[in-house]
Amino acid sequence: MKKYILALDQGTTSSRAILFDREGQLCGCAAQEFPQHFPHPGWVEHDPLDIWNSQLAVARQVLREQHIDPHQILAIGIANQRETTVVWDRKTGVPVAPAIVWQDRRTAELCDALRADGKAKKITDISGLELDAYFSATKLKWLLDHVPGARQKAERGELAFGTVDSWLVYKLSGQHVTDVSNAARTMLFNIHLMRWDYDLLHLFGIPEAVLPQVVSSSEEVGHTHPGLFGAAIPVAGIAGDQQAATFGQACHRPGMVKNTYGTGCFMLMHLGRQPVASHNRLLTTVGWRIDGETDYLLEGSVFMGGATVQWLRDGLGIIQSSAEVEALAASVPDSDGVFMVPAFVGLGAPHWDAYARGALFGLSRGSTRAHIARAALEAIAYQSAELMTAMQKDAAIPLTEVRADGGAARNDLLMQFQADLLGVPVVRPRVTETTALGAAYLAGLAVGFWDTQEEIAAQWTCQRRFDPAMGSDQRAARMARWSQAIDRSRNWQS
Ligand SMILES: Nc1ncnc2c1ncn2[C@@H]1O[C@H](COP(=O)(O)OP(=O)(O)O)[C@@H](O)[C@H]1O
Ligand SMILES: O=P(O)(O)OC[C@H](O)CO
Repeated sequence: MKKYILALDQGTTSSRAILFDREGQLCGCAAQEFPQHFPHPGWVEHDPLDIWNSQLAVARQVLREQHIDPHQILAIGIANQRETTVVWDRKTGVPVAPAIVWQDRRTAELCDALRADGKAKKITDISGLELDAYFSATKLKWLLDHVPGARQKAERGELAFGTVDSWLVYKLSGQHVTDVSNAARTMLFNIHLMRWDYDLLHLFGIPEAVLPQVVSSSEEVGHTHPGLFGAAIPVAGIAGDQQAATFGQACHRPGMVKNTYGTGCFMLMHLGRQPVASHNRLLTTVGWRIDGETDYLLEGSVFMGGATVQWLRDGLGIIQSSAEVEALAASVPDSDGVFMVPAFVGLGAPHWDAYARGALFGLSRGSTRAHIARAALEAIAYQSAELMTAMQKDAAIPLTEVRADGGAARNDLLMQFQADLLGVPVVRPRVTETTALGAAYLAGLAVGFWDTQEEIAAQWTCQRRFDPAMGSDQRAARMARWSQAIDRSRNWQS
Protein backbone atom coordinates (compact mmCIF):
# COMPACT_ATOMS: atom_id res chain seq x y z
CA MET A 1 0.00 0.00 0.00
CA LYS A 2 1.49 3.33 -1.06
CA LYS A 3 2.06 5.72 1.84
CA TYR A 4 1.43 9.46 2.02
CA ILE A 5 1.72 12.46 4.28
CA LEU A 6 -1.42 14.57 4.59
CA ALA A 7 -0.72 18.32 4.85
CA LEU A 8 -3.34 20.66 6.25
CA ASP A 9 -2.79 24.22 5.04
CA GLN A 10 -5.11 26.48 6.95
CA GLY A 11 -4.78 29.87 5.19
CA THR A 12 -6.49 33.20 5.75
CA THR A 13 -9.02 32.75 3.00
CA SER A 14 -9.16 29.00 2.50
CA SER A 15 -8.47 25.65 4.10
CA ARG A 16 -6.60 23.11 1.99
CA ALA A 17 -5.69 19.48 2.41
CA ILE A 18 -2.95 18.07 0.20
CA LEU A 19 -1.46 14.60 -0.13
CA PHE A 20 2.25 14.15 -0.85
CA ASP A 21 4.16 11.00 -1.68
CA ARG A 22 7.81 10.18 -0.92
CA GLU A 23 8.99 11.98 -4.05
CA GLY A 24 7.37 15.17 -2.78
CA GLN A 25 4.78 14.91 -5.57
CA LEU A 26 1.35 16.38 -5.01
CA CYS A 27 -1.10 13.45 -5.19
CA GLY A 28 -4.41 15.11 -4.43
CA CYS A 29 -5.77 18.41 -3.19
CA ALA A 30 -9.04 19.71 -1.83
CA ALA A 31 -9.73 23.33 -0.89
CA GLN A 32 -12.59 25.32 0.55
CA GLU A 33 -12.95 29.07 1.07
CA PHE A 34 -14.63 30.15 4.28
CA PRO A 35 -16.33 33.41 5.34
CA GLN A 36 -14.41 36.53 6.33
CA HIS A 37 -16.10 38.92 8.76
CA PHE A 38 -15.42 42.67 8.86
CA PRO A 39 -17.69 43.88 11.71
CA HIS A 40 -16.05 47.34 11.96
CA PRO A 41 -13.53 49.24 9.83
CA GLY A 42 -10.11 47.68 10.44
CA TRP A 43 -11.54 44.58 12.15
CA VAL A 44 -11.16 41.10 10.60
CA GLU A 45 -12.67 38.02 12.24
CA HIS A 46 -13.09 34.32 11.52
CA ASP A 47 -15.45 31.86 13.16
CA PRO A 48 -13.09 29.22 14.68
CA LEU A 49 -15.70 26.59 13.85
CA ASP A 50 -15.61 27.64 10.17
CA ILE A 51 -11.84 27.16 10.30
CA TRP A 52 -12.19 23.71 11.82
CA ASN A 53 -15.18 22.51 9.78
CA SER A 54 -13.67 23.60 6.46
CA GLN A 55 -10.32 22.04 7.36
CA LEU A 56 -11.90 18.74 8.40
CA ALA A 57 -14.14 18.70 5.33
CA VAL A 58 -11.27 19.13 2.86
CA ALA A 59 -9.13 16.53 4.68
CA ARG A 60 -11.92 13.98 4.39
CA GLN A 61 -12.64 15.05 0.82
CA VAL A 62 -9.11 14.51 -0.44
CA LEU A 63 -8.94 11.03 1.12
CA ARG A 64 -12.31 10.14 -0.39
CA GLU A 65 -11.55 11.52 -3.86
CA GLN A 66 -8.14 9.86 -4.05
CA HIS A 67 -9.50 6.57 -2.63
CA ILE A 68 -6.95 6.63 0.19
CA ASP A 69 -7.38 4.39 3.23
CA PRO A 70 -6.54 6.40 6.40
CA HIS A 71 -3.94 3.74 7.29
CA GLN A 72 -1.98 4.89 4.22
CA ILE A 73 -1.42 8.27 5.91
CA LEU A 74 1.79 8.03 7.91
CA ALA A 75 1.40 11.44 9.49
CA ILE A 76 -0.36 14.79 9.33
CA GLY A 77 1.54 18.06 9.02
CA ILE A 78 -0.10 21.41 9.77
CA ALA A 79 0.73 24.82 8.33
CA ASN A 80 -1.46 27.70 9.40
CA GLN A 81 -2.23 31.39 9.05
CA ARG A 82 -0.24 32.81 11.94
CA GLU A 83 -1.00 35.24 14.81
CA THR A 84 -4.78 34.77 14.46
CA THR A 85 -6.00 34.36 18.01
CA VAL A 86 -8.50 31.81 19.30
CA VAL A 87 -9.69 31.38 22.89
CA TRP A 88 -11.82 28.42 23.89
CA ASP A 89 -13.29 26.86 27.02
CA ARG A 90 -11.16 23.93 28.14
CA LYS A 91 -14.15 21.96 29.44
CA THR A 92 -16.55 22.36 26.51
CA GLY A 93 -14.06 23.04 23.70
CA VAL A 94 -16.30 25.91 22.58
CA PRO A 95 -14.63 29.18 21.42
CA VAL A 96 -15.58 32.12 23.65
CA ALA A 97 -15.47 34.65 20.79
CA PRO A 98 -14.69 34.96 17.08
CA ALA A 99 -11.02 34.53 16.20
CA ILE A 100 -9.23 37.86 15.81
CA VAL A 101 -7.40 37.59 12.50
CA TRP A 102 -3.80 38.72 12.00
CA GLN A 103 -4.97 41.57 9.73
CA ASP A 104 -7.21 43.02 12.46
CA ARG A 105 -6.18 46.51 13.63
CA ARG A 106 -8.42 46.94 16.69
CA THR A 107 -5.49 46.94 19.10
CA ALA A 108 -3.45 49.62 17.30
CA GLU A 109 -4.13 52.16 20.06
CA LEU A 110 -3.03 49.73 22.73
CA CYS A 111 0.24 49.34 20.82
CA ASP A 112 0.56 53.14 20.65
CA ALA A 113 0.13 53.35 24.41
CA LEU A 114 2.84 50.73 25.01
CA ARG A 115 5.11 52.58 22.59
CA ALA A 116 4.50 55.87 24.38
CA ASP A 117 5.35 54.08 27.61
CA GLY A 118 8.77 53.18 26.17
CA LYS A 119 8.11 49.42 25.91
CA ALA A 120 8.78 48.88 22.19
CA LYS A 121 12.49 48.14 22.36
CA LYS A 122 12.20 45.61 25.15
CA ILE A 123 9.42 43.80 23.28
CA THR A 124 11.48 43.69 20.08
CA ASP A 125 14.62 42.55 21.86
CA ILE A 126 12.84 39.60 23.46
CA SER A 127 10.39 38.58 20.74
CA GLY A 128 12.18 39.69 17.55
CA LEU A 129 8.93 41.43 16.49
CA GLU A 130 7.86 45.05 15.89
CA LEU A 131 5.30 46.31 18.39
CA ASP A 132 2.19 46.13 16.20
CA ALA A 133 -1.44 45.00 16.34
CA TYR A 134 -0.47 42.24 13.85
CA PHE A 135 0.75 39.87 16.57
CA SER A 136 -1.32 37.78 19.01
CA ALA A 137 -0.44 39.36 22.38
CA THR A 138 -2.65 42.44 22.13
CA LYS A 139 -5.43 40.45 20.45
CA LEU A 140 -5.44 37.98 23.35
CA LYS A 141 -5.43 40.82 25.87
CA TRP A 142 -8.37 42.40 24.02
CA LEU A 143 -10.38 39.16 24.22
CA LEU A 144 -9.63 38.71 27.92
CA ASP A 145 -10.66 42.33 28.57
CA HIS A 146 -13.82 42.39 26.41
CA VAL A 147 -15.44 38.96 26.59
CA PRO A 148 -17.54 38.99 29.79
CA GLY A 149 -15.93 36.88 32.51
CA ALA A 150 -13.03 35.79 30.29
CA ARG A 151 -10.22 37.20 32.39
CA GLN A 152 -11.44 35.57 35.60
CA LYS A 153 -11.94 32.24 33.83
CA ALA A 154 -8.51 32.51 32.24
CA GLU A 155 -6.91 33.11 35.62
CA ARG A 156 -8.71 30.04 37.01
CA GLY A 157 -7.22 27.98 34.15
CA GLU A 158 -10.59 27.40 32.49
CA LEU A 159 -9.71 28.93 29.12
CA ALA A 160 -7.19 27.91 26.47
CA PHE A 161 -5.49 30.31 24.07
CA GLY A 162 -4.03 29.21 20.80
CA THR A 163 -3.05 30.32 17.36
CA VAL A 164 -4.72 28.35 14.56
CA ASP A 165 -2.24 25.45 14.81
CA SER A 166 -3.18 24.97 18.48
CA TRP A 167 -6.86 25.15 17.68
CA LEU A 168 -6.57 22.52 14.93
CA VAL A 169 -4.37 20.17 16.96
CA TYR A 170 -6.81 20.49 19.85
CA LYS A 171 -9.77 19.61 17.60
CA LEU A 172 -7.83 16.78 15.94
CA SER A 173 -6.28 15.18 19.01
CA GLY A 174 -7.32 16.95 22.23
CA GLN A 175 -3.73 18.18 22.87
CA HIS A 176 -3.10 21.85 23.73
CA VAL A 177 0.24 22.64 22.07
CA THR A 178 1.84 25.10 19.69
CA ASP A 179 5.10 24.78 17.81
CA VAL A 180 8.04 27.15 18.22
CA SER A 181 7.44 28.94 14.90
CA ASN A 182 3.88 29.86 15.87
CA ALA A 183 4.83 30.67 19.46
CA ALA A 184 7.38 33.11 18.03
CA ARG A 185 4.53 35.12 16.44
CA THR A 186 2.55 35.67 19.62
CA MET A 187 4.86 38.39 21.02
CA LEU A 188 4.86 36.42 24.28
CA PHE A 189 7.77 34.13 23.37
CA ASN A 190 11.46 34.66 24.04
CA ILE A 191 13.16 33.68 20.79
CA HIS A 192 16.60 33.57 22.42
CA LEU A 193 15.68 31.31 25.34
CA MET A 194 12.93 29.50 23.36
CA ARG A 195 10.29 29.71 26.08
CA TRP A 196 7.29 31.84 27.10
CA ASP A 197 8.60 35.08 28.55
CA TYR A 198 7.35 36.13 32.01
CA ASP A 199 8.14 39.82 31.43
CA LEU A 200 6.08 39.87 28.25
CA LEU A 201 3.23 37.95 29.89
CA HIS A 202 3.22 40.53 32.68
CA LEU A 203 3.47 43.46 30.27
CA PHE A 204 0.46 42.29 28.24
CA GLY A 205 -1.46 41.03 31.30
CA ILE A 206 -1.70 37.44 30.10
CA PRO A 207 -2.20 34.67 32.70
CA GLU A 208 0.21 31.79 32.11
CA ALA A 209 -2.63 29.30 32.59
CA VAL A 210 -4.07 30.01 29.10
CA LEU A 211 -0.88 29.13 27.22
CA PRO A 212 -0.28 25.99 25.17
CA GLN A 213 2.73 23.77 25.68
CA VAL A 214 5.48 24.63 23.18
CA VAL A 215 6.70 21.75 21.01
CA SER A 216 9.19 21.47 18.17
CA SER A 217 8.12 21.69 14.51
CA SER A 218 8.84 18.06 13.72
CA GLU A 219 7.71 15.57 16.35
CA GLU A 220 4.64 13.45 17.15
CA VAL A 221 2.41 15.57 19.37
CA GLY A 222 -0.70 13.41 19.42
CA HIS A 223 -2.98 11.17 17.35
CA THR A 224 -6.22 12.11 15.64
CA HIS A 225 -9.42 10.97 17.34
CA PRO A 226 -10.16 7.72 15.45
CA GLY A 227 -13.71 8.88 14.70
CA LEU A 228 -12.44 11.72 12.49
CA PHE A 229 -10.76 9.73 9.70
CA GLY A 230 -11.23 6.10 10.72
CA ALA A 231 -7.68 5.74 12.10
CA ALA A 232 -5.55 7.38 14.78
CA ILE A 233 -3.09 9.29 12.59
CA PRO A 234 -0.05 10.95 14.22
CA VAL A 235 0.10 14.73 14.05
CA ALA A 236 3.85 15.07 13.57
CA GLY A 237 4.64 18.45 11.98
CA ILE A 238 3.51 21.99 12.78
CA ALA A 239 4.72 25.32 11.46
CA GLY A 240 3.36 28.75 10.74
CA ASP A 241 2.54 28.88 7.03
CA GLN A 242 5.38 31.23 6.08
CA GLN A 243 7.97 29.21 7.93
CA ALA A 244 6.51 26.05 6.38
CA ALA A 245 6.76 27.60 2.91
CA THR A 246 10.40 28.54 3.58
CA PHE A 247 11.07 24.93 4.55
CA GLY A 248 9.09 23.63 1.56
CA GLN A 249 11.10 25.90 -0.76
CA ALA A 250 14.21 24.22 0.65
CA CYS A 251 15.59 27.56 1.87
CA HIS A 252 17.60 25.66 4.46
CA ARG A 253 20.86 27.58 4.17
CA PRO A 254 21.77 31.14 5.27
CA GLY A 255 20.95 33.76 2.64
CA MET A 256 18.31 31.75 0.77
CA VAL A 257 15.08 33.72 0.25
CA LYS A 258 11.48 32.91 -0.61
CA ASN A 259 8.51 35.22 -1.15
CA THR A 260 4.96 33.94 -0.81
CA TYR A 261 2.24 35.78 -2.72
CA GLY A 262 -0.87 34.70 -0.79
CA THR A 263 -3.37 36.96 0.97
CA GLY A 264 -0.35 38.97 2.10
CA CYS A 265 3.23 38.80 0.85
CA PHE A 266 5.84 37.31 3.10
CA MET A 267 9.52 37.40 2.21
CA LEU A 268 11.74 35.27 4.44
CA MET A 269 15.47 34.77 4.45
CA HIS A 270 17.28 31.98 6.24
CA LEU A 271 19.60 33.35 8.95
CA GLY A 272 21.25 30.21 10.30
CA ARG A 273 21.28 29.15 13.94
CA GLN A 274 21.48 32.66 15.47
CA PRO A 275 18.65 35.22 15.75
CA VAL A 276 20.17 38.26 13.99
CA ALA A 277 18.36 41.52 14.85
CA SER A 278 17.09 43.68 11.99
CA HIS A 279 18.08 47.34 11.73
CA ASN A 280 15.52 47.97 8.99
CA ARG A 281 12.23 47.11 10.69
CA LEU A 282 12.09 43.51 9.55
CA LEU A 283 11.19 40.72 11.97
CA THR A 284 13.50 38.11 13.42
CA THR A 285 11.56 34.92 13.84
CA VAL A 286 11.94 31.24 14.57
CA GLY A 287 11.89 29.17 11.39
CA TRP A 288 11.64 25.67 12.77
CA ARG A 289 13.10 23.46 15.46
CA ILE A 290 14.12 19.93 14.51
CA ASP A 291 16.01 17.48 16.73
CA GLY A 292 16.85 20.20 19.25
CA GLU A 293 18.32 22.61 16.65
CA THR A 294 16.60 25.94 15.95
CA ASP A 295 16.85 27.73 12.58
CA TYR A 296 16.05 31.46 12.52
CA LEU A 297 14.63 33.59 9.71
CA LEU A 298 14.43 37.27 8.82
CA GLU A 299 10.95 38.23 7.65
CA GLY A 300 9.27 41.09 5.83
CA SER A 301 5.48 40.95 6.07
CA VAL A 302 3.15 42.83 3.72
CA PHE A 303 -0.51 42.72 4.72
CA MET A 304 -2.18 43.01 1.30
CA GLY A 305 -0.74 40.85 -1.49
CA GLY A 306 -3.13 38.64 -3.46
CA ALA A 307 -5.92 40.12 -1.34
CA THR A 308 -5.52 43.28 -3.44
CA VAL A 309 -6.66 41.23 -6.42
CA GLN A 310 -9.53 39.84 -4.34
CA TRP A 311 -10.58 43.42 -3.70
CA LEU A 312 -10.64 44.09 -7.46
CA ARG A 313 -12.95 41.07 -7.68
CA ASP A 314 -15.16 41.53 -4.60
CA GLY A 315 -14.86 45.24 -3.79
CA LEU A 316 -14.73 46.84 -7.26
CA GLY A 317 -16.22 43.96 -9.26
CA ILE A 318 -13.93 44.69 -12.24
CA ILE A 319 -12.94 41.02 -12.58
CA GLN A 320 -14.93 37.84 -11.95
CA SER A 321 -12.03 35.69 -10.76
CA SER A 322 -8.53 36.44 -9.45
CA ALA A 323 -6.97 34.72 -12.48
CA GLU A 324 -8.65 37.25 -14.82
CA VAL A 325 -6.49 40.06 -13.51
CA GLU A 326 -3.53 38.97 -15.62
CA ALA A 327 -5.27 39.34 -18.99
CA LEU A 328 -6.89 42.62 -17.93
CA ALA A 329 -3.57 44.07 -16.71
CA ALA A 330 -1.78 42.80 -19.83
CA SER A 331 -4.30 44.56 -22.09
CA VAL A 332 -2.44 47.85 -21.44
CA PRO A 333 1.32 48.35 -21.84
CA ASP A 334 1.69 49.99 -18.40
CA SER A 335 -0.37 51.56 -15.63
CA ASP A 336 -0.22 54.96 -17.40
CA GLY A 337 0.94 56.67 -14.21
CA VAL A 338 -1.66 55.08 -11.93
CA PHE A 339 -0.33 53.87 -8.56
CA MET A 340 -2.32 51.92 -6.01
CA VAL A 341 -1.22 51.74 -2.37
CA PRO A 342 -3.16 48.79 -0.94
CA ALA A 343 -2.91 49.94 2.69
CA PHE A 344 -6.45 48.68 3.36
CA VAL A 345 -5.41 47.43 6.82
CA GLY A 346 -2.46 49.77 7.34
CA LEU A 347 1.09 49.05 6.23
CA GLY A 348 3.33 46.25 7.53
CA ALA A 349 7.08 46.03 6.99
CA PRO A 350 9.07 48.16 6.63
CA HIS A 351 6.65 51.06 7.43
CA TRP A 352 4.54 49.64 10.29
CA ASP A 353 1.84 52.28 9.98
CA ALA A 354 -1.48 51.08 11.39
CA TYR A 355 -3.13 54.33 10.29
CA ALA A 356 -2.17 54.30 6.59
CA ARG A 357 -5.11 53.56 4.30
CA GLY A 358 -5.51 52.48 0.69
CA ALA A 359 -5.17 55.05 -2.09
CA LEU A 360 -5.15 55.40 -5.86
CA PHE A 361 -2.91 58.09 -7.32
CA GLY A 362 -2.34 59.49 -10.77
CA LEU A 363 -5.84 58.92 -12.14
CA SER A 364 -6.66 60.83 -15.31
CA ARG A 365 -9.61 60.90 -17.70
CA GLY A 366 -7.86 58.19 -19.70
CA SER A 367 -7.55 55.78 -16.75
CA THR A 368 -9.42 52.52 -17.17
CA ARG A 369 -10.08 49.44 -15.09
CA ALA A 370 -7.14 47.83 -16.93
CA HIS A 371 -4.78 50.51 -15.59
CA ILE A 372 -6.15 49.99 -12.09
CA ALA A 373 -5.69 46.21 -12.42
CA ARG A 374 -2.13 46.76 -13.58
CA ALA A 375 -1.45 49.20 -10.74
CA ALA A 376 -2.80 46.62 -8.27
CA LEU A 377 -0.44 43.92 -9.52
CA GLU A 378 2.46 46.35 -9.59
CA ALA A 379 1.69 47.37 -5.99
CA ILE A 380 2.21 43.77 -4.89
CA ALA A 381 5.63 43.81 -6.52
CA TYR A 382 6.59 47.28 -5.19
CA GLN A 383 5.80 46.24 -1.64
CA SER A 384 7.91 43.09 -2.01
CA ALA A 385 10.75 45.12 -3.52
CA GLU A 386 10.76 47.32 -0.41
CA LEU A 387 11.14 44.18 1.69
CA MET A 388 14.07 43.04 -0.36
CA THR A 389 15.79 46.43 -0.08
CA ALA A 390 15.48 46.23 3.71
CA MET A 391 16.71 42.63 3.68
CA GLN A 392 19.72 43.53 1.53
CA LYS A 393 20.67 46.17 4.10
CA ASP A 394 20.35 43.71 6.99
CA ALA A 395 21.97 40.72 5.32
CA ALA A 396 25.69 40.20 5.16
CA ILE A 397 25.23 38.10 1.99
CA PRO A 398 23.96 39.58 -1.33
CA LEU A 399 20.68 38.00 -2.43
CA THR A 400 20.98 36.12 -5.70
CA GLU A 401 17.46 34.87 -6.34
CA VAL A 402 13.99 34.81 -4.83
CA ARG A 403 11.94 31.61 -4.80
CA ALA A 404 8.26 32.48 -5.34
CA ASP A 405 5.09 30.68 -4.34
CA GLY A 406 1.48 31.29 -3.24
CA GLY A 407 -1.70 31.83 -5.26
CA ALA A 408 -0.62 35.06 -6.97
CA ALA A 409 2.76 33.55 -7.99
CA ARG A 410 0.81 31.85 -10.78
CA ASN A 411 0.63 35.28 -12.41
CA ASP A 412 3.46 35.52 -14.98
CA LEU A 413 3.03 39.26 -15.50
CA LEU A 414 3.47 39.85 -11.77
CA MET A 415 6.49 37.52 -11.58
CA GLN A 416 8.22 39.28 -14.49
CA PHE A 417 7.55 42.74 -13.07
CA GLN A 418 8.82 41.49 -9.71
CA ALA A 419 12.09 40.28 -11.22
CA ASP A 420 12.40 43.63 -13.04
CA LEU A 421 11.99 45.56 -9.80
CA LEU A 422 14.22 43.31 -7.70
CA GLY A 423 17.04 43.07 -10.21
CA VAL A 424 17.51 39.38 -9.37
CA PRO A 425 15.81 36.32 -10.89
CA VAL A 426 12.48 35.18 -9.48
CA VAL A 427 12.16 31.39 -9.69
CA ARG A 428 8.93 29.45 -9.41
CA PRO A 429 9.16 25.82 -8.32
CA ARG A 430 7.32 22.89 -9.89
CA VAL A 431 5.30 22.41 -6.70
CA THR A 432 3.84 25.83 -5.85
CA GLU A 433 1.95 24.45 -2.83
CA THR A 434 5.17 24.88 -0.88
CA THR A 435 3.41 25.78 2.37
CA ALA A 436 1.68 22.41 2.46
CA LEU A 437 4.82 20.70 1.19
CA GLY A 438 6.86 22.23 4.03
CA ALA A 439 4.35 20.98 6.61
CA ALA A 440 4.44 17.54 4.98
CA TYR A 441 8.26 17.50 5.07
CA LEU A 442 8.28 18.45 8.78
CA ALA A 443 5.80 15.68 9.61
CA GLY A 444 7.52 13.19 7.31
CA LEU A 445 10.93 13.80 8.89
CA ALA A 446 9.45 13.03 12.32
CA VAL A 447 8.08 9.64 11.23
CA GLY A 448 10.99 8.58 9.02
CA PHE A 449 9.21 9.10 5.67
CA TRP A 450 12.20 11.26 4.76
CA ASP A 451 15.53 10.95 6.54
CA THR A 452 17.40 14.20 5.99
CA GLN A 453 16.93 17.81 4.94
CA GLU A 454 19.41 17.19 2.10
CA GLU A 455 17.08 14.54 0.68
CA ILE A 456 14.25 17.08 0.80
CA ALA A 457 16.29 19.88 -0.76
CA ALA A 458 17.16 17.57 -3.68
CA GLN A 459 13.44 17.32 -4.54
CA TRP A 460 13.13 21.07 -5.24
CA THR A 461 12.88 21.73 -8.98
CA CYS A 462 12.39 24.95 -10.91
CA GLN A 463 9.31 25.27 -13.10
CA ARG A 464 10.08 28.73 -14.51
CA ARG A 465 12.68 31.41 -14.02
CA PHE A 466 11.95 35.13 -14.59
CA ASP A 467 15.08 37.15 -15.31
CA PRO A 468 15.19 40.91 -14.69
CA ALA A 469 14.75 42.93 -17.88
CA MET A 470 14.53 46.50 -16.56
CA GLY A 471 17.44 48.93 -16.45
CA SER A 472 18.62 50.13 -13.04
CA ASP A 473 17.71 53.78 -13.81
CA GLN A 474 14.14 52.86 -14.64
CA ARG A 475 13.95 50.65 -11.57
CA ALA A 476 15.17 53.46 -9.33
CA ALA A 477 12.76 55.97 -10.91
CA ARG A 478 9.78 53.67 -10.39
CA MET A 479 10.72 52.91 -6.79
CA ALA A 480 11.08 56.64 -6.09
CA ARG A 481 7.58 57.27 -7.46
CA TRP A 482 6.26 54.40 -5.35
CA SER A 483 7.82 55.93 -2.23
CA GLN A 484 5.97 59.17 -2.94
CA ALA A 485 2.69 57.28 -3.16
CA ILE A 486 3.42 55.48 0.12
CA ASP A 487 4.20 58.77 1.86
CA ARG A 488 0.87 60.23 0.81
CA SER A 489 -1.13 57.25 2.06
CA ARG A 490 0.45 57.26 5.52
CA ASN A 491 -1.18 58.39 8.73
CA TRP A 492 -4.58 58.78 7.09
CA GLN A 493 -6.96 57.12 9.55
CA SER A 494 -7.39 59.22 12.67
N1 LIG B 1 -3.66 34.55 -11.24
C1 LIG B 1 -3.64 35.31 -10.13
N2 LIG B 1 -3.12 36.56 -10.18
C2 LIG B 1 -3.06 37.33 -9.06
N3 LIG B 1 -3.51 36.94 -7.86
C3 LIG B 1 -4.03 35.70 -7.76
C4 LIG B 1 -4.12 34.83 -8.87
N4 LIG B 1 -4.68 33.66 -8.45
C5 LIG B 1 -4.91 33.81 -7.12
N5 LIG B 1 -4.53 35.03 -6.71
C6 LIG B 1 -4.61 35.59 -5.35
O1 LIG B 1 -3.90 34.72 -4.48
C7 LIG B 1 -4.51 34.70 -3.20
C8 LIG B 1 -4.69 33.27 -2.76
O2 LIG B 1 -3.45 32.71 -2.59
P1 LIG B 1 -3.24 31.60 -1.48
O3 LIG B 1 -1.79 31.24 -1.54
O4 LIG B 1 -4.24 30.55 -1.71
O5 LIG B 1 -3.60 32.48 -0.19
P2 LIG B 1 -3.85 32.15 1.36
O6 LIG B 1 -2.98 30.96 1.70
O7 LIG B 1 -3.43 33.42 2.02
O8 LIG B 1 -5.32 31.90 1.57
C9 LIG B 1 -5.84 35.40 -3.32
O9 LIG B 1 -5.74 36.62 -2.64
C10 LIG B 1 -6.02 35.62 -4.81
O10 LIG B 1 -6.63 36.86 -5.09
O1 LIG C 1 -2.90 33.13 4.91
P1 LIG C 1 -1.60 33.49 4.34
O2 LIG C 1 -0.97 32.35 3.62
O3 LIG C 1 -1.60 34.75 3.54
O4 LIG C 1 -0.60 33.76 5.58
C1 LIG C 1 -0.93 34.61 6.61
C2 LIG C 1 0.26 34.79 7.51
O5 LIG C 1 0.61 33.64 8.19
C3 LIG C 1 0.03 35.92 8.47
O6 LIG C 1 1.18 36.16 9.23
